[in-house]
Amino acid sequence: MDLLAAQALDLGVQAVGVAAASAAQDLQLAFFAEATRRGYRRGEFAVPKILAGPDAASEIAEWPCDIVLNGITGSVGLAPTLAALAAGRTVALANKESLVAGGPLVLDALGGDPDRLVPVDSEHSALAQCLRGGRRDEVRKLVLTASGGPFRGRRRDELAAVTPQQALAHPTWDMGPVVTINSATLMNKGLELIEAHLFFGVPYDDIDVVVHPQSLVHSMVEFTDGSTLAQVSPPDMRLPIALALGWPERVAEAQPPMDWTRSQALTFEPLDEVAFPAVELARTAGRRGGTAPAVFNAANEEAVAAFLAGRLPFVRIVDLVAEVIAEHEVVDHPSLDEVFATERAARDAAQRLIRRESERESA
Ligand SMILES: NC(=O)C1=CN([C@@H]2O[C@H](COP(=O)(O)OP(=O)(O)OC[C@H]3O[C@@H](n4cnc5c(N)ncnc54)[C@H](OP(=O)(O)O)[C@@H]3O)[C@@H](O)[C@H]2O)C=CC1
Ligand SMILES: CC(=O)[C@@H](O)[C@H](O)COP(=O)(O)O
Ligand SMILES: [Mn+2]
Repeated sequence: MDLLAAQALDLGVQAVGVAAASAAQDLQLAFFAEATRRGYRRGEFAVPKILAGPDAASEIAEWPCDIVLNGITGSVGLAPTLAALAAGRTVALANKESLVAGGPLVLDALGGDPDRLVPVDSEHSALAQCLRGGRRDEVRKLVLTASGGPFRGRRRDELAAVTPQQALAHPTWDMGPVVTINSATLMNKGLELIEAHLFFGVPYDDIDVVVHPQSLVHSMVEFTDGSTLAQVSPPDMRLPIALALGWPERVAEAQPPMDWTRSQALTFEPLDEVAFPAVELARTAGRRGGTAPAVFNAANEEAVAAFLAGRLPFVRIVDLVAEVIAEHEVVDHPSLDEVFATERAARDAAQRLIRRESERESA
C-alpha cells in the first residue's frame, strides 16, 4: 500500500481502483502519510480519485487515455477488458484469462479493428513480432515455448507430494502466485494456447508447444517455405510491456539485450503430456469452444487457490479441471451473462470436488 501510494505520487496518477473498500481507505491514508512524509503541503500534489468495489477496475478502464494495460489476475479481468474496448480504448492485454473466458465477446468488442487488442504476454508478443516476417497465408504454424516450470523432467508419480513453496519457485520468471502455479502445472501454456488461437486466428491443429527451459526464445512462427522465425531476449517483461504500450513502434532501450559474446545453449524438448496433461486438456476445451474455455479457466482458478491453501494436491489441479469440464454442458455463442453464470457454476462444481477431496483425506 505504501509503495502504491508513493508510486501514485511520483507519477501524478489521476485515479486508482481497488477491489475492497477497506483497501481504498488504507490507500487514502497511505497516500496522505507519504505526502506528509515528503513535506508536501495542500495544493502541492494531486490527490488521485480512489475507486473501490467490484466495478472499480471497469470504471478505471473507461477513463480517457491512450491505452489500457490490463494486468489483473483471473477472469475477473474480463469486465474491465470489455469496458475499455466499449469505451473505444486500445487494450494491452496481460490478463490472458479475460480472453480465454470471453474470447468471442472480446473479439466482437474490437468492432472490426484487431489492432485495439495488443498482446503483453511474452509468448504472444513474440508471435506478434515474428508474424511481421511474412504474410498470413505464408504461416504454417505457431510454436509456443514453455519453460516446463520447476517440475520439468519429473514423472507424474514424482509430483504427488510437491508443496506450494516448491511450485512457486519458477526457474526463469518472477511472477505473481497464480500464473506461477499455472506454469508449474503447464496450465499457463494451456491458457496461452487458447490465447494464441484467439489473438492470431490460427487453428488449434497449427499451434504447437515445445519445452525450452532457458526462456530465451519466447515463441516462434514456422512459415510455409520451411523458415522459422524466433523472438529471443532475456526473460524480462519490460520488453513485451514497452512494445505493447508503443505498438507497433519499438521503445529504445526497453531492456538489456542478449549477450551473444557469452557461450550459452538454447535447448528444446517435447512436452511430457502424461505428467503434464494441461495443454491437451486446453486444446480439447479450445476446440470445443463456447463456454468450455471459461469453465477450463474458472475451475483452474479454484483449484489453484485450493492448492495454495493446502487443500488440494498438486496433481489433482488438472484432474479436477478435467472433471468439472466433463460435467459441464457447453453453451455455444454465450452472452456475457451466460459466461458469468457458467463461471459461477464451474467454480461451485470445483468447490464441491475440493470439499469432497478434503473430506476423503481427513476420513
Ligand atoms: N507476471 C508476469 O510476468 C506475467 C503475467 N501475465 C499475466 O498478467 C496477469 C497478472 O499477473 P501478475 O502480475 O504476475 O500477478 P500479480 O499477482 O503480481 O498481480 C495481480 C494483480 O491483479 C490485481 N487484482 C486481482 N484481483 C483483482 C480484482 N478483483 N480487481 C482488481 N484488481 C485485481 C491485484 O491487485 P491487488 O494487489 O490489489 O490484489 C494485482 O495487482 C495474469 O493474468 C498473468 O497471467 C502474463 C505474462 C507475464
Ligand atoms: C512471462 C510470461 O509470459 C509467462 O506467462 C511465462 O511464459 C511463464 O512461463 P512458462 O509458462 O513457460 O513457465
Ligand atoms: Mn506467458
